[in-house]
Amino acid sequence: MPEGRDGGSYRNSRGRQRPDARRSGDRARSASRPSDRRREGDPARRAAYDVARAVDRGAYANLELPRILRNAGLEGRDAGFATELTYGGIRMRGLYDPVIELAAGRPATQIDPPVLDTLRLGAHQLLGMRVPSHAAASETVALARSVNGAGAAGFVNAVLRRISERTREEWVTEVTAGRDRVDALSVEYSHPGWVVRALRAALVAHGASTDETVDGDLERLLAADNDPARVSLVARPGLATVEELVEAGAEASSLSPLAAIMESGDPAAIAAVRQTRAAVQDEGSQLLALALAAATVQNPNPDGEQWLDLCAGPGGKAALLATLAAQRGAVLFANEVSEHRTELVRKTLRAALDADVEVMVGTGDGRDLGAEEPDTYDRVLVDAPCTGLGALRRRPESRWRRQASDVPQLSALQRELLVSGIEATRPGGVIGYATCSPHVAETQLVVDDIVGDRTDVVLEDARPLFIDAEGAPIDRLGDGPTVQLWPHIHGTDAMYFALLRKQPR
Ligand SMILES: C[S@@+](CC[C@H](N)C(=O)[O-])C[C@H]1O[C@@H](n2cnc3c(N)ncnc32)[C@H](O)[C@@H]1O
Repeated sequence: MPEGRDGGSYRNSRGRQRPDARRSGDRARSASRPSDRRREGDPARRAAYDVARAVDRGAYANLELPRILRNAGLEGRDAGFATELTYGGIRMRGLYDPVIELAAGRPATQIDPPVLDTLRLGAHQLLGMRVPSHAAASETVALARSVNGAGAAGFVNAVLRRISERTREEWVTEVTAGRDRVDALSVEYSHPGWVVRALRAALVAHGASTDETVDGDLERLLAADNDPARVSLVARPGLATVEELVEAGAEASSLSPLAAIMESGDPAAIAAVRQTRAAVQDEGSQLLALALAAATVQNPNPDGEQWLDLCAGPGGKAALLATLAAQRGAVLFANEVSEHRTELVRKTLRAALDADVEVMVGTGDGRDLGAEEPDTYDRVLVDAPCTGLGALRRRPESRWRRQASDVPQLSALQRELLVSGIEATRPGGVIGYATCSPHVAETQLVVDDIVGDRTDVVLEDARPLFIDAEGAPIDRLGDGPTVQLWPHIHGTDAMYFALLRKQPR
C-alpha cells in the first residue's frame, strides 16, 4: 500500500483511514519540481489516466499499469500512488459516476469519456484516498489541462470543487437516497446490480449466510471485493519451500500449508519466483489443488496414477498438481484449448520441467477429451472458465465487463466440460469441479444437474479435504458436501469446489 502524498493521508477504497498514513508533506517523490508538475501534470496521475483510457479501449489494468509505470520511470511511493489511484478510479466508478453526475448537473453519458476518466481520478483522490482537496483539485486540473484541453480543465475544476464540498459519507447518502437496498449497495460498493443479486443468492445457497445474516454478510463481501488482495505466494512442492520464501522476506500463512504472504515489495525480486519454483497464487487455488490431491482414489491405475487438468491455462494449478503428482509417482496431463494459453502453461511449468517432473502439456478442446480418452485418469480437475465473480478484487475492470447474459453460455460450457471430465475418469477415480465464481448457476446448478442425470457419479463431502497450515480443518466452508471459499471469511478469492467420484465397476 502506498504512503500518503500531496500532504495527505490515504484512505483505503472503503474510506477507512490507514493508521500508519503519513500526514507530512515532506517525502520522497518523483524528481520533477512542483512548478514543472503544474505545467506538465503529475506523472503518477498521468499514468493512472493513461491506464484508465487503455482500459476503456479494452485493455486489462493489471497488464497495462506495470508497462506504463516502467515507461514513466515511476517507482516506490509514486508507483504505489499511481496504482491505488488507477485501481480505485476504475473499481469505484459505480459510486463516482453518480457523484460526478450530481456535481456536474448532467448524466455521465453526456461527459466526454476522456474527461470522465479524469473526473473519476479526481473523485477517487477526494473520496477514496483523502488527498487534501486543494492538491486533488489542482493536480487533477493540471492533468485535465494537459490531456483534455483548457476548456475541459475549467469544467473539471468546477466539478471537483463541488465534490470536495461534501464527505464521502455525505455523497453516499445523497446518491443512494430513494434506492432499494440492492441498488443502494450496488452504488455504495460499486458493483453492478446483477452481481450484487448473484452474490447475495450465492451466500445463502452455499450456506455462508442465513436469511437473517445475509444483509450484513453481503456488505462485508462487497467491501472485501474493493480491498486489494494480499500477495500470496505458493512454494511448489519439491521445488521450493515456505521457509525459503520466509527467508526472502515473506511471512508463512496460517491458511495454505504451501503459502507465504508478501506484505510489500515485488514478488519478482525473489529468486524462487523468478525461477517458477514459487509463484504468486491465491491461497484458495492452492487449497483446491491440495484437496484434489488428498482425495482417496479407489482402484488406481496399477502402473501409477494418471492425473488430468482439463482446463489448465495459464497453469497455476497445473504446476501445483504436477509437482504433487511427481512426489507420488503419478503423472499429470495439462490440457488447454487455446494455443497461447498452452504456451503460458509451459512457461508456468518451466522449473518443474527443468527438474524432470514428468508432465505432459497439450492443446485441445476439453469437451472432446472424455470421448477420446474414456476411463483413463485417476484424478481430474475441471477448473472451468467462468464469470470470475469470485476474483473481483484482482481486476478492477472485470466487474464492468461481465454481463448477466454471459452466465447461460458459460454454464452450458461448464456442463459439457464436467461431463467430459467424468467420461475421462477411471471408475473409482475423482473429479474436482472448480470455479472462481460462487454464482449458483455456475456452481451448484451445474453440479446438481450433472450428478442428478447420471448413475455413475456421486458427490462426496469435500470439506474434510481442506486442511490449513497447522493441519486443522478449515472452518466455515459451507453446508457441504461442496466447498465455497470467500474473501470476507477466508481472505481468498471466492472459489467453489465439488468432489465427484466415478463409481467403481
Ligand atoms: C479458470 S481458467 C483455468 C485456470 C487454471 N486452472 C489455473 O489455475 O491457472 C479456465 C481455462 O479454461 C480454458 N478453456 C476454455 N474453454 C475450454 C475448453 N473447451 N477446453 C479446455 N479448456 C478450455 C480457458 O482458455 C482458460 O484458460
